[in-house]
Amino acid sequence: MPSVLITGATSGFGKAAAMRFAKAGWSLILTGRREERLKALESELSQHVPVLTLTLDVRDSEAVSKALGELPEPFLPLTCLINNAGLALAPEPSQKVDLKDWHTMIDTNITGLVNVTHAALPLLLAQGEGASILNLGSVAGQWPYPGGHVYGASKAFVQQFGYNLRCDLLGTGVRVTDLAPGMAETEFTLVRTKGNQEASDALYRGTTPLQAEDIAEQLYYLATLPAHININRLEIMPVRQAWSAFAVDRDAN
Ligand SMILES: NC(=O)C1=CN([C@@H]2O[C@H](COP(=O)(O)OP(=O)(O)OC[C@H]3O[C@@H](n4cnc5c(N)ncnc54)[C@H](OP(=O)(O)O)[C@@H]3O)[C@@H](O)[C@H]2O)C=CC1
Ligand SMILES: O=CCS(=O)(=O)O
Repeated sequence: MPSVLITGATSGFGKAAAMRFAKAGWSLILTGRREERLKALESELSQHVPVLTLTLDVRDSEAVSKALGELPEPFLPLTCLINNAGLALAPEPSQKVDLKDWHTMIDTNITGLVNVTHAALPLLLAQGEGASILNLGSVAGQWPYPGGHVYGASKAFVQQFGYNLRCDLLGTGVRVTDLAPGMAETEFTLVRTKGNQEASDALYRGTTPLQAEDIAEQLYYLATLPAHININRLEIMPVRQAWSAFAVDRDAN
């Protein structure tokens, strides 16, 4: 039975991915900081597939390597790692940002992803052919926008780290993909605005954002491609989202 480790399974893409992979009969290793949400998922999905929940902060490298170093036999070898845990903070311009918010994004989106990848690599290498690392990047890693600052830069790291990993993993059979969504309706904006439900609702109102299930479907597709195919980067936007014109600073007249 194939197994998938999903970071950030308590919400959004991670939770939807847990549902999608469970539907296909995969064993699940689900992580996140909110234990009660993990337990709720476990009690629902363990009726169908083996589920292991790990209450983990991806920023804690020791806890990550201990937990992944002690995975029980039925979940090994690991077929797929979904590096999904992440967040954006501080939608305001750089010059107004609290430095702590930048550090939190770096510690989670970069250091956390690296912690989990390092600990999971031996488990994926034990699987070899057909194994995958699916990293949640973002359109923000490729395209700049006001207020994107460290969030976008952290997702550019995710892309380049994935490409470099591919070079090192050549010959092992382990695949690496940067899955880069655009606007998707999850708890992402609620987190970014530190709990401003109105701002979150306003962002998604009157348009048709991606849904978590859309991304879960792509994750499942990537994880089940024939073993000789590696999609390096998959960027997905809602049809109702596109780029904007360059901004120009003009003299007042
Ligand atoms: N929604 C969007 O528009 C887009 C999102 N993304 C990316 O997709 C990923 C998932 O986001 P999305 O589902 O939208 O957002 P959600 O806020 O709905 O989910 C984020 C998940 O990350 C987990 N998480 C956050 N910080 C940590 C941490 N320190 N340790 C462990 N888990 C953590 C949360 O779990 P818990 O709080 O329980 O720890 C939660 O399960 C992120 O990497 C995000 O950057 C990319 C492009 C678009
Ligand atoms: O990664 C999230 C999508 S966006 O807010 O940067 O467009």
